[in-house]
Order: sequence, then C-alpha cells, then structure tokens
Amino acid sequence: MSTPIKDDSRHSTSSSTISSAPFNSIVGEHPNAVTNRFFSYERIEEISNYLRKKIAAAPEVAIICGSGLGGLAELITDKISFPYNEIPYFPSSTVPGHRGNLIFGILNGIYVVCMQGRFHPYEGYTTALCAMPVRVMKMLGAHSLIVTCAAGAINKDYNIGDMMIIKDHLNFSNFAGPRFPPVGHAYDREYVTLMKQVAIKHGHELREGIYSGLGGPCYETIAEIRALRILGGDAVGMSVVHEVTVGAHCGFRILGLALLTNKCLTEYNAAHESLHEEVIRISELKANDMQQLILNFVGVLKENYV
Ligand SMILES: O=P(O)(O)O[C@@H]1C[C@H](O)[C@@H](CO)O1
Ligand SMILES: Nc1nc2[nH]cnc2c(=O)[nH]1
Repeated sequence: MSTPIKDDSRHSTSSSTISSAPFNSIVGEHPNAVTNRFFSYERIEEISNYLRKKIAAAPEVAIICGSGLGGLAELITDKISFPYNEIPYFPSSTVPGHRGNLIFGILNGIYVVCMQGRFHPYEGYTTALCAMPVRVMKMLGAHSLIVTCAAGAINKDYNIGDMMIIKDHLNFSNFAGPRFPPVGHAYDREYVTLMKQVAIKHGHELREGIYSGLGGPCYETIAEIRALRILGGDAVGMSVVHEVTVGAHCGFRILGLALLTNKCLTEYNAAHESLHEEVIRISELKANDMQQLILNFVGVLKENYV
C-alpha cells in the first residue's frame, strides 16, 4: 500500500505518493514500505506535535549546521534544546563535530529552529531518514531553510577557509522517496543575491559554486576529483543534497553555504590526504565568519520577508 504525503509544497499536491511496486509477501515487507514509515505524513505530524507542545513559537527559519559549525547555536537566545535521542523517531548523531541537538530560539530577531548536527547516509541511515527532520521543521512552520556544510575544494581557485554559496548541486547519492520532484530551482536565486549583498556589506569574501554530493564515508580518489572537476563541481561533500531535495519537495526557500575545509587531491605525487580532524579544525577556525554571515542573512530576511 502506498503512503500519501500530504504537504503544502509548491511542487507537489496531496496526490503525491510513493509508488506501490508489487512485491512478494513471502519475502517480507517491501523496502518502500519500510522507507515510507520514515516520512509518512502521520509520523512527521506525530514528531511535530511532540515538539510543538514544548516550544514558544512557530519557527520561521530552519538551519542545519555542518561539521564543526554547530557553534551557531550559541548565538540563539531564549533557547529550548532537544537532544536528538529524546525526540521520537529521531536517529542519533554519530559523527564528531555534530553535537546532536535540535534547538529552538531567537536568532537576530527571528524565531528559528537549528539542527546542531545532521544525519549522513554513511552513518547507516537511509537518505529518507537523514532528511526526515527537514519535513518536521517545515511542518512546524519554517519557510526558509539554510543548509551549511564542510566541503573539499575542487575548483583550483578556491582555497582552504573559503566560504561558498551553493548555487546548484550534482547528486551522486541514491534516494528513495516521492518520485520526480523538480529541483532545477532548489537553491533560491533571490537568497543567493541577498547573501552576496550581506557578504559585501559585512566585508566577507564569498565564492559561489556547485556542490557535488557523494555518499562517503571515504574521501575521494584522485580520479574521482578529476572527473568531478570536468563535470563542473567546485566542491565536494557527503551531505546537503538529500536535505535540499526534500526541502525543495516540501516548498522551502533554500540557501546553501559550504565552508571549504581542504583542497582535494588531484595529483598522484601530492602527499597530503584529507582527514576529518583537519575538516573540524578548519570549520572551527572559520566558524565565526560563517555564523556572522548567517546571523546577518537572517536579519535581512526579517527586514525583507517576514
Ligand atoms: O555534515 P557535513 O557535510 O558538514 O560533513 C562533512 C562531510 C562528512 O560528513 C565529513 C567529512 O569530513 O564532513
Ligand atoms: N566528500 C568529501 N567531503 C568532505 N567534507 C569536507 N571535506 C571533504 C572532502 O574532501 N570530500
């Protein structure tokens, strides 16, 4: 039996369903049925209701913090914090640099919900489950989604510590879920322009580019980086695309921001290999700049859109 997804998406209608491919009941439950439970309307509603009863207001902006970037939550006031393992049906954070809290409160005058750490498919969770909190944050009322991440620099001109607006992505991860949602305009062009203005006003240099989303957890081979470069990738990571795909499906206006924490290897005689410890170190070093950008962007959203 397929599971209807009721959502107020600009792209989909209440008739959006997951196809019910035939399956043999002797073999057991169809994988789609298992996946469906992670994001059925009723489950998202149950989680949202659990949280709604405990928070002060409906959040307007949802933020997902990438590796080492969760310090943003320190800027939130009037905080209510939920460790992921206390929220029904939430998975646990298992990656260093992802603290695993869902935080509600005020950021620069706007009520926000902030994921202090995200879920990655390489942690053993399905992409649908990793992206499930995006649906919860939408159901709680958020209209805009800001996604941050650490990523490796592929573009020769981009350097360690650069911040990059994600203007589009290459999706190399697999996905199960509602079929054929359009994602051609997933990254909001107006938000890209706004963020560039914010960066100029506050003296931050900002790159712009295409994020390649791979499954991980290994970093890339030299052949892979060379191929991604030919395909137009400017940066590479192991997240973002599942959240943005689901975010676009449920009608979020989305801004993506990557911190380039390492230069990807493209030569066989290069000695240095990427390490997660290095990724975290650079993230933490540049976290303040990322936080200021987001803080000021949220302030502009308040003036212009809320
Ligand atoms: O959650 P993000 O995308 O910021 O984390 C990146 C990708 C991997 O999880 C990890 C690799 O160092 O950092
Ligand atoms: N896949 C991938 N993810 C990253 N996250 C931070 N740096 C990298 C990288 O070089 N490759």
